[in-house]
Amino acid sequence: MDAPNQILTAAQMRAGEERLIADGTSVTELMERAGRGAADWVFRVAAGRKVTVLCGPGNNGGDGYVIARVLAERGVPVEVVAPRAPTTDVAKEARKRWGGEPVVTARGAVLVDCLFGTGLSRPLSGDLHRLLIELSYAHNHWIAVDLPSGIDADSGELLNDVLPVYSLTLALGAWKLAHWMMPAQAIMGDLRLVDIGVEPEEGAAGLSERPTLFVPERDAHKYARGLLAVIGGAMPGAGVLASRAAMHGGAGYVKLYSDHDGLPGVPPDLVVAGDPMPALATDPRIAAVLIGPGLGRSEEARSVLSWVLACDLPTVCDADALVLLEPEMLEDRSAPLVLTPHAGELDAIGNAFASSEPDRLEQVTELAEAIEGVLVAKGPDTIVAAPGRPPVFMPPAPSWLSTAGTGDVLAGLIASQLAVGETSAFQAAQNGCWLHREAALRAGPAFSASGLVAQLPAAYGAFL
Ligand SMILES: NC(=O)C1=CN([C@@H]2O[C@H](COP(=O)(O)OP(=O)(O)OC[C@H]3O[C@@H](n4cnc5c(N)ncnc54)[C@H](OP(=O)(O)O)[C@@H]3O)[C@@H](O)[C@H]2O)[C@@H](O)CC1
Ligand SMILES: Nc1ncnc2c1ncn2[C@@H]1O[C@H](COP(=O)(O)OP(=O)(O)O)[C@@H](O)[C@H]1O
Ligand SMILES: [K+]
Repeated sequence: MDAPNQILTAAQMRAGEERLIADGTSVTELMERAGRGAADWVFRVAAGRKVTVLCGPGNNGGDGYVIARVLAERGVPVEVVAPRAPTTDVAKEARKRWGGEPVVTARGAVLVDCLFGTGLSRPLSGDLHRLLIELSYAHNHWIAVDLPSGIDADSGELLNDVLPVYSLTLALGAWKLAHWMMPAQAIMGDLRLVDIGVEPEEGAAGLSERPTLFVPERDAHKYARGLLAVIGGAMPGAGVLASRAAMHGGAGYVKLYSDHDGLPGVPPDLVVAGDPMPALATDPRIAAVLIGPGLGRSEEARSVLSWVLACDLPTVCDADALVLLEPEMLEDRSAPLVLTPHAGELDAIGNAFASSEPDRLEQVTELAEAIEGVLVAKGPDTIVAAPGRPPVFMPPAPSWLSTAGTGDVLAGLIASQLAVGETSAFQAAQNGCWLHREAALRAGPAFSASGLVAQLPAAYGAFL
């Protein structure tokens, strides 16, 4: 993972900084780089208006004194509120170089939160919490330096119930997990990275990179682009929706297998067939299978799932398939597998595969190893994990996606990308998520799953 895309734990961040220090960069120099980089952003937001910097006792506070000094040098009116004196040598030095006298409280246009960063170890005490909230009411723009104070850098948990919502968060040196994890992600505002020279860290999680998608070859035909088999079930609408999405997700041919009469909403260009068993067992053109949307949870559904997985084709399992999944069903497989659980389905997989890891990122990583496949843990902070490699976070997508059927659309898109066969299953899963997000951005507010599908051709065009 290249440095601007890596996402570090607080411990990995410290290790990265220590390596820079061992290579000859002083802590003072690192703080100067961090503070100057942050001050550049604050300067632009302030546009000459009054800035208040809230400084804590550690090095995050130290960054704050650098910011205050740099802004003052540039003629910006700035005050510092420092409820705790600096405790580290570098922060003391930064305060000395700033040279001003802190005030007890302040009003202004921009509040710069340098109370705590990666070193926060417990909830904000009553007085600090009150001060932070009070200052947030006394300003109109809120910038968090490195992290909003009051959140856990590694889990994204809010350590205090009520925290300000920021307009901008400036990550220093590298992204921390909390920048991309809920619930912290929701209070970050815009996110910008300040480079201080931190190198790539072995094994670090990362941000998914915007992909370039496949364009059919000049001599392509429908089978060469990938034939996707979608297995219908008890609730036929979900399979139709997933198939409609898949038709715009890259595959050349999507076939829905369903024995329902009068399927709802089938477009004329979607091919529907009956029993999938003969085709899956014998048709070499089938490049991938999607099972789960609308499958149902009956004994019959369980045996269809077991049989489909035993065919050992590249397969996406979603929805009911995730609830029915048992470790034995995966035993003899070697073909790529992608599971797309939401939080409840992730719990079900965790139970089935005896994973009790409480940390979501750890659990997702552990389960990807256990299933020997790709896991797309969906939600406002979607994680994609695969065995033997660091997980990636998808960029936040519109919360309008929280509507019924959008999961079927995502499953169809990932399966379609898997059928195209141009990339790994890990990349196909990310491509599907990118398409899904892009379509949601284009669909505007209050869209339905069908509205999302309608945006897919244009969304695909954004990745060519
Ligand atoms: N290292 C580097 O090279 C660089 C680091 N940089 C910057 O440093 C930041 C990390 O600095 P940091 O480790 O000093 O942690 P920070 O978040 O400032 O606070 C820790 C202090 O707070 C205390 N404390 C904790 N919780 C508390 C609470 N609830 N209420 C009250 N006190 C509490 C804790 O002491 P404790 O009481 O736990 O013993 C400790 O004194 C990082 O986010 C980035 O901004 C950049 O300048 C680039 C170079
Ligand atoms: N608040 C949210 N912000 C961003 N994306 C969301 C949010 N809520 C849901 N999503 C996305 O919408 C989709 C919902 O999937 P799922 O829960 O399986 O829905 P369904 O079963 O109704 O099809 C997932 O891709 C998920 O990541
Ligand atoms: K902060």
